[in-house]
Amino acid sequence: MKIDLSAASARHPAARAGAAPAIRALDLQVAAGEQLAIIGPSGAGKTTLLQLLACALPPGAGVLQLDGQSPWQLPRAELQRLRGRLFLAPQVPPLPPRQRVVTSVLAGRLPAMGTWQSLRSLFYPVDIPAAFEALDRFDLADKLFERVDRLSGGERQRVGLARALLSPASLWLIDEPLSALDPMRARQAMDTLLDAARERGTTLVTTLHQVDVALAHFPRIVGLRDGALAFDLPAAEVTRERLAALYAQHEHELDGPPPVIDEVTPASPQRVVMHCR
Ligand SMILES: Nc1ncnc2c1ncn2[C@@H]1O[C@H](COP(=O)(O)OP(=O)(O)OP(=O)(O)O)[C@@H](O)[C@H]1O
Repeated sequence: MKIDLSAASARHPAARAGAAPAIRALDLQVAAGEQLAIIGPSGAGKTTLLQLLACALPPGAGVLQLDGQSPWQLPRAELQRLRGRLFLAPQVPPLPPRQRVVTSVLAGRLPAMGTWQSLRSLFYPVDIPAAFEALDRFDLADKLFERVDRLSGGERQRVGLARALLSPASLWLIDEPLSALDPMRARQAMDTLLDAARERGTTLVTTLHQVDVALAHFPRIVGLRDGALAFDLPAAEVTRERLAALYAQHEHELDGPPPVIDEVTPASPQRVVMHCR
């Protein structure tokens, strides 16, 4: 899917009256099948930008076009159809705790199903081999019939990503997919997402705190600061100086947050590390 954002501004729905928009006069053009990472300090507007692209939030000003259509001018039914072609993976996937992993993963297909088929699939998983294959790509095939609330945070995050592989979407919007993964799993998960998007010709827009992962995996990097575009460059042209300017006064975020330990219930008390951002 092609994205065309011109002079777009957006405000978080819960922002107080008079607060500055989270996205300000942003221009962004993305070709169908392109892969790009959005980086920037905390509060830069990365999540808000994804919500804008996912048609979860209308632009307060400016224009958003997806495949040449202005979503917010479409009749309701057509807007819903368009939303079915978008897959937004939030940082913490909304997985019902008592659900089986297989059902959670197959929920990625819901936009392509009718009402009756969707309801049925909640009780009788319809394509178990497809769920197995998607989970296997994230090294989670052994969790196929596990309950979601028995997974670790990192496993849940990977189940949320496996959903994308089942979705009929032509635009994947993935918010901070690596926050609960250790560095090895993070690299694996990123490779899997990028390969799967490439195989399908799906456009992939990902926000990332791990600048090193973004630079190593993505051909194009968008730097966002205070809701505005700081740069939009090929990864090879993102210099130390540009990163230093992007993260000025937020230097501690440049190394990315330390990984959360990817364990289920620990057998003994673990050291708790708190990060303030
Ligand atoms: N729940 C909220 N209520 C009110 N305003 C919010 C809320 N969430 C975000 N905002 C506003 O939107 C701005 C951008 O937030 P956003 O979550 O898009 O940034 P971000 O770059 O994704 O941050 P992070 O890296 O910390 O997730 C914030 O600085 C804040 O002003």
